[in-house]
Amino acid sequence: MNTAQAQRAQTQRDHVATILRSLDHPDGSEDAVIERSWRRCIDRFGLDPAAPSPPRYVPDRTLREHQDQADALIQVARAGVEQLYRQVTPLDYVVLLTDARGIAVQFLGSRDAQREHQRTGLYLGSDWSEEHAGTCAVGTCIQERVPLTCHHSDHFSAHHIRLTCTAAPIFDPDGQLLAVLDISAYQSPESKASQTFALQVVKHYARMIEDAYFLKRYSGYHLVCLDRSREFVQINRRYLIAIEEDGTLVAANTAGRKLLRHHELPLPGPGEARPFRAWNIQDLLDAEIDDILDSQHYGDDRVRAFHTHRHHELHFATLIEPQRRRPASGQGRPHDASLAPLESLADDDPAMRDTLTRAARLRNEPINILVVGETGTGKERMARALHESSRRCDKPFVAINCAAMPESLIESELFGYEPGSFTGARSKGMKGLIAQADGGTLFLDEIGDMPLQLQTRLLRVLAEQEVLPVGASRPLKVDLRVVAATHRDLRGLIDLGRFREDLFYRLNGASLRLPPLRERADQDYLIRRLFEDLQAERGGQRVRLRGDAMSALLAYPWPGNIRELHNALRYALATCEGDEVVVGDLPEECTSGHLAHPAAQSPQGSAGTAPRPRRGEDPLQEALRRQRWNISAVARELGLSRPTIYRRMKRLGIVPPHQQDIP
Ligand SMILES: Nc1ncnc2c1ncn2[C@@H]1O[C@H](COP(=O)(O)OP(=O)(O)OP(=O)(O)O)[C@@H](O)[C@H]1O
Repeated sequence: MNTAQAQRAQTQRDHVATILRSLDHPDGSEDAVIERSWRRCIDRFGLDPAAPSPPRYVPDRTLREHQDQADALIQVARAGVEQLYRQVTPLDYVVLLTDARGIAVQFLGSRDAQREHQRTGLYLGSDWSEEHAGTCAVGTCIQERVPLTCHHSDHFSAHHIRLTCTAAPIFDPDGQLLAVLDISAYQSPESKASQTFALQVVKHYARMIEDAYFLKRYSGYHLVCLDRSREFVQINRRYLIAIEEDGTLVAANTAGRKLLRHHELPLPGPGEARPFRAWNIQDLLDAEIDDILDSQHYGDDRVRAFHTHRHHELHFATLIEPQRRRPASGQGRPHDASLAPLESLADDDPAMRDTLTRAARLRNEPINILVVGETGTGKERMARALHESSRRCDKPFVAINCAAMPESLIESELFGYEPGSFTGARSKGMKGLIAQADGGTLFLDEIGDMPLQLQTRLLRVLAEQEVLPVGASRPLKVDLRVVAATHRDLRGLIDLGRFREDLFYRLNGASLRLPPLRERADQDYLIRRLFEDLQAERGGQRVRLRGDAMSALLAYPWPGNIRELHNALRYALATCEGDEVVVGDLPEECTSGHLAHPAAQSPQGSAGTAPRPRRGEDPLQEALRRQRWNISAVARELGLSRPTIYRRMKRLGIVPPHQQDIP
């Protein structure tokens, strides 16, 4: 044993002695919460502070069940947990969100220290209940229902004494413990006072998560926000009380429940059936219900002052109105159904809202449109939606990728040719793509890659609205709306002499800009929609996108934009097991940022991560083809069992060629 090990062993022996001494002869020197917990560990849980305390992980399947139960909270907590992690990561803390039983259902920590996290139990799936882990921030917080720091030798187990952990409870609107938020570090100063700030930060985030959960759950009610300060009521929203239109109390957040109790409105305790609804807001505030419901229309600051009945305290109120469902088409304001293809492209994103309003205005104007945006942002999709929502919708939409077409073919493909106009030409001649789009929309993708010579000819088509097929002597009249798209800087290409300025002005009658996916505020809408579309496409068993997968998708910066998202979801659907997509089913790069989403790598067994498919291809199908339908080889390649491969093939409707019916 070297000196460091000997020192550690001595420290552990001292720790055990301290616990036993302070329980035998309490002298008030220990924190009461910690002392109570030590006592529980010995008397109730029969734990030994000197015994090794390896982390206890629940099996993957159990972890999923716990995550499922906490799904609604995990979804709401995501932004808060990630923000907290960003704040504390420079100080080498990890963040855990556990459920009310102490099982870590979400974990954020650096990947570099993954082994250490797993060894210590600061990891997804570990059980931090006091019963198993002894006195610790999470377990003791669950028992005591208060925020606390468990610092170094506060821990019961001698093996945890280098950790500092700070946890705060998150309650549901009925006052039941819902979850515990924890930050933990391996290195910290000796003094417990060093963690005072950590405690404030964790309490703050726990409250934010709790309130976000409350606001979401009661969004269908009038929400009265109260505060003792007029200036802060709008931002602080300290006391939140959900009421019916007639003032009946429906629920309150933790602070709100305290306020109601303080004003002697006895509320149901956790698990008690006594109705909250026996009271109304007028029992708390000395006001008419109409005055309260009118608060947000009152004065410049939309705040109204009220006295409480009981203690005559001055409180300032502001109101959040119930969220109403958007009127379905046909209800509410008259809705133009022809706009549906455009409207389906986005939900509530400010940049997309502007772009779509412009697109709706332009859809029937006789001008050409330039769609700009990074690759994969949906430029072709926008062009199609413009066409489908315009009066040209029952005429052809012809899409040409100017970058993908060999230069030698572009001319004949675009303009068509007369019979026998060149060697190899079809004897009947060919109608070019431009003429095929007559009456409809011609979509020119990657217009920046069009060769200069063809730009000149295209310019003539646009100027004259007529096309001259190769070898023809007379031009054909065409009626076209051109939508062009590019991810390049066309003005830069003009400066370099690679793009004709006059063509640029012809194409750019108006421009529509598509924001990159990483900047969109409606990412969750797009993820859900794409996921639904993919499921509809493949048919078969319905699959659910779980909260942890959604969190990872929302956290990823999407360099490849919507196309990459589409491929990631397709991949996940092809490789997931059972009826849900979890974080481990996503392509590895989507989960390899600063966030550890280790569902696939928890110590109990690895779900493995398969290599990424080629763009747009179904990965399982691709692997099967590559391995010449050798199921064992595919199973090895994807790190899955053979029965799993067979199950997925069945679900995806993949039939090996030798089993297919020959017509
Ligand atoms: N609003 C949307 N809703 C659903 N799927 C979309 C949306 N926008 C794009 N997609 C999907 O994302 C993928 C890429 O879209 P699209 O081809 O329109 O992008 P692009 O900007 O034209 O790409 P590129 O620059 O490579 O030509 C396609 O699979 C498309 O179906």
